[in-house]
Amino acid sequence: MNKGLVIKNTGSWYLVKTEDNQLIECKIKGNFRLKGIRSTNPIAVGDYVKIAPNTEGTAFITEIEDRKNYIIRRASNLSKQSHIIAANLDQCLLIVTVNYPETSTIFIDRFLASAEAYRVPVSLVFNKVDRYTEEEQHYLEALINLYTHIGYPCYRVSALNQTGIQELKESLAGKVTLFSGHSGVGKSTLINAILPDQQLRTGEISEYHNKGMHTTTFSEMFPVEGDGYIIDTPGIKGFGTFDMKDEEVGHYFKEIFEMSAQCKYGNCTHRHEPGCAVREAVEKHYISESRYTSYLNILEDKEEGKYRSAY
Ligand SMILES: Nc1nc2c(ncn2[C@@H]2O[C@H](COP(=O)(O)OP(=O)(O)OP(=O)(O)O)[C@@H](O)[C@H]2O)c(=O)[nH]1
Ligand SMILES: [Zn+2]
Repeated sequence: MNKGLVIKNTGSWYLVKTEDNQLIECKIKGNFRLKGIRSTNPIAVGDYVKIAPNTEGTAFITEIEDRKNYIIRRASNLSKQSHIIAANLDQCLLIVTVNYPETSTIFIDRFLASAEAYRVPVSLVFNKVDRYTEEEQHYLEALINLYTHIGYPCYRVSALNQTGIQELKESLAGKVTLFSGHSGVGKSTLINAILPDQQLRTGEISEYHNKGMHTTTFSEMFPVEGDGYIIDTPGIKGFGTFDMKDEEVGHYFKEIFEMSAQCKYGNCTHRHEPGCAVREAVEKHYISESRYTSYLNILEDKEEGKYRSAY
């Protein structure tokens, strides 16, 4: 019996890196269905497993360790089946561009809120700093100022010119990090700048698109310097689904949550209630207007039933 980490999931087999650094192709033996979740894959990248090697140099996965967290994507809006994209994440890097393409603050805030709900720390990586106009740079600095104050570490990088990469690399050591962000923000370019030369990616992964319930999602972890791993999965808008009461949404906006202690009503949703400390803080510019707008946006979508199906 051997222990290891699942670093690749092709749909039909798994690649497991054992404690003594061997890479072994594995299949599943036994039933690993998670209680309450019908997933298309019982085991995901990032899972710690026990394996029983056989004589052909392959092995069976016989046990899976409890996960500290995992991210899932529903196979389709009609299907109840989910796909587990990755397990045991230590952190997430959200790659953001203020332009080319523009990442909206609503998108950033929704992502941050869902990561809070799943207790996955997020850092924001502002890419393409080489090509911003003066006006765009001012906006960039305002965003960095805002999110740093709320408590999210921010990095300025240019994947193209390879500036700011070293600092980013250091933040990956010893951790499993998920890379996420809109299409075109430069995830592939950035990952290629981070990975050691000999393992440049083939493009096999970025060509994948999730077309619906019959498409299998392939995930892979790439080892980085200092015993860390990075995971690139296309099209993640956030973690899981928001299945929560209106008054809970504010818990996932750090500064709104902090201020809400001073609201008159304990179940204040910070919209029309009298004595709302959050609305007052927005008016006085202690809480950013854009963050409050994102907060309202989630509440509105929740009411229309849109938010759940966003994932
Ligand atoms: N000016 C500039 N261009 C960049 C930078 N990083 C990436 N790009 C360009 O942006 C475009 C998109 O980059 P990708 O790395 O393919 O973006 P991606 O996020 O992986 O996109 P998907 O694969 O669609 O998810 C390419 O033309 C890159 O050359 C940067 O730091 N500065
Ligand atoms: Zn309130």
